[in-house]
Amino acid sequence: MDRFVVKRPAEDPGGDGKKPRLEDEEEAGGLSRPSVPSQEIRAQGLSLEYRLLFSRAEADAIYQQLEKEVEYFEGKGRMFGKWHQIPRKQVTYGDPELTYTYSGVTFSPKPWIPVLNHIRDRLVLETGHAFNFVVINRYKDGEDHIGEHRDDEKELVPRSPIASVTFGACRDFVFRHCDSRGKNATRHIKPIRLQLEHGSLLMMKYPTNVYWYHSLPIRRRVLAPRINLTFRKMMPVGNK
Ligand SMILES: O=C(O)CCC(=O)C(=O)O
Ligand SMILES: [Fe+2]
Repeated sequence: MDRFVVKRPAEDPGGDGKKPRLEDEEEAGGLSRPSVPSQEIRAQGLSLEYRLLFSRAEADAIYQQLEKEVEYFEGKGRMFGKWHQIPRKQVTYGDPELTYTYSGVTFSPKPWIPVLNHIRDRLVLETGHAFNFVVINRYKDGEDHIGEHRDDEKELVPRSPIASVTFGACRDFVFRHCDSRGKNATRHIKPIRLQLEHGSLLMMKYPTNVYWYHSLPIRRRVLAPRINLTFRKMMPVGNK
């Protein structure tokens, strides 16, 4: 089984070979992230790009801010009955004109807040892609998880990439080809396992979501929380 373990590389912001101290990063306003090389991951119908997007100090600060400011769907009432049962907390933020259908329920995202705009701005800068919607999942520990699925909602802009940004606990993330799932598998294609680190970005590019399912499996040894944000490009209502 392939396993991609990506280690945080040594930082070298000035290119002088000296490792920065945390205080130096803070003095620079926490924006001293050097350009970190990205790792391309390719397989049949799969195209991913993994890299560290934020320095440790920046990622720590963003994690704290997310914990303070993000309000997850509560699961109260009939409308969010579905959300209540999922093994994690979840919420969506995005541009006001957008709607999103999940388990047959259509709803509007919450309006953008500064910490999310901060991440979104960095994504534009680093990837050139402007995202108008984000799904946030909070996994309180290794018991919380997300089952195998594809992000194939009809509202997504066709062929647009999804940017997955992670903070907190490092967890395994698994991709499985649609022809190699379960008892009815028609082909043997190895699953692809990644470890998504604190402050990392995983770009899931077309046509990954056509052919590959992804999941965040249970990992009972993980005790710390993890927050993942999948930034997406959605089509405005009426433009479908
Ligand atoms: O938590 C993750 O890394 C992935 C979340 C996800 O796949 C989703 O929200 O569709
Ligand atoms: Fe997903």
